[in-house]
Amino acid sequence: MPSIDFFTKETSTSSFILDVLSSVDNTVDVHTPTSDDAPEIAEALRAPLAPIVIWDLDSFSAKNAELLSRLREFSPDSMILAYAESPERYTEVSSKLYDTILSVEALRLHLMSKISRLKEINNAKRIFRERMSHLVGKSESMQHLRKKVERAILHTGPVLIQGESGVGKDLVARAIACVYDKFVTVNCSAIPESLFESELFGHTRGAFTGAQNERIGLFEDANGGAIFLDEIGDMPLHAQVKLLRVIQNHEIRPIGANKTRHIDVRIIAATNRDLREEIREKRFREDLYYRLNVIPMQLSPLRDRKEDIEDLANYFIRQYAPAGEPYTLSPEALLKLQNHNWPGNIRELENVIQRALCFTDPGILSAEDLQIDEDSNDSAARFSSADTAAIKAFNASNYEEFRDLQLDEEREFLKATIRNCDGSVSLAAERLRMNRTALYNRLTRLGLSVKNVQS
Ligand SMILES: Nc1ncnc2c1ncn2[C@@H]1O[C@H](COP(=O)(O)OP(=O)(O)OP(=O)(O)O)[C@@H](O)[C@H]1O
Repeated sequence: MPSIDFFTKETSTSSFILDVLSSVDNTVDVHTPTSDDAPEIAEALRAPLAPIVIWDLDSFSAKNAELLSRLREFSPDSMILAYAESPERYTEVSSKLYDTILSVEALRLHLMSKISRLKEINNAKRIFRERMSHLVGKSESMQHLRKKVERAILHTGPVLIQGESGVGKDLVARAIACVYDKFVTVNCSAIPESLFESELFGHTRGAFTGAQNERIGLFEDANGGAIFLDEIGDMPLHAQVKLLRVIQNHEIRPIGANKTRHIDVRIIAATNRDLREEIREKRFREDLYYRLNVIPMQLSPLRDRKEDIEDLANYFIRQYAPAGEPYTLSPEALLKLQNHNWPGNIRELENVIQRALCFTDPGILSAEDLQIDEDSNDSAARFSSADTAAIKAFNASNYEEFRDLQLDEEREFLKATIRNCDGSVSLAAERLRMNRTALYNRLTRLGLSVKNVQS
């Protein structure tokens, strides 16, 4: 791979490039080092999110030639343009680095063809930054995770997010999917086994008894966007086989259809199960695991990154304290939070803070104001196995009833949220941290008309 993509010596190049790209805020990093100090230049080189990096090579001194030859290494995914107006520098650089020397006109054509794509990326970056601002935590593992998420949005391969319940898998999936307008969530543990195929891939009219109309599956709903397969470890084996085929061939076949349909969907899967264990127990297909695990993300439990607790707690205080009612944590309260093991992870911390704000007057929160279930370590372990067994038994006997109850609850919750936002679906989507289109899709799927919900 060449060190730089384009190189020019036209004197008007720098101002011209800026002119052409002026409509594309923040997509371009223009680097003009103010000194020829190697560490400063190396620092400036780290621009992982800029799709176009423009380098003024006149500012490089001969002693930085080594750094110059490593431009590509610092910005592997960017298009690197460089210019050097001084004849000596031009000769020196062109003999070593360039791949293509372009005239200004050729450069203009090339850049113009990229502009609309850049606008899309720019918009995605804005949403991405907004979503990343909700991903709180300075611990090493969070910093590492943020970098991985940034890298993952530049690619299209499947992502597999693993981690305990409540660690933020859903939040991470949404951040990765910020480049897409569509984000369809599938909770694999909530779909009855017999309905899996038609939910995911759809069916034709009359495909089976009761199929009175054609139904578009969730994969087709997500076409051109991203699909989030949450709790993928709960997907039945026969659906796993179908999913594998979709990933391999990029096509689906609705039940009853005699033709396949091409789909282009970014797959993001998540689970709190240990998939290797599931593979050993023959509940999860190994081939599917490898297909999904192209970009792996492991989220650490909160007990392993206790240094994030203070920031997270303050973040939830800011989020949930009513306007004009300031709260802060006392040192004892913080210590109490740090001494707990958080089996329910960030969701448990979020609940503790919400509860405290609800039952305490504004001011300094003491340790007593924080009601933490100190037995939750044990009870969580007991709960998870007992709960799984109970759900399994329930699934077998009366799943439909259980699912109807769940859907009713969701309908009421969404209606109330939209009403609390004065009927604005956009605002409700923002509060729910959902994409607006996804919220519309969800309302339609639940049989709710937006007008009825708003009134
Ligand atoms: N790093 C974080 N910063 C701020 N909030 C977070 C962070 N991680 C998680 N949360 C919040 O914690 C709650 C639980 O997170 P989320 O639903 O993403 O977890 P999960 O791993 O998908 O859980 P489950 O496996 O139970 O579905 C959410 O309200 C989420 O917004």
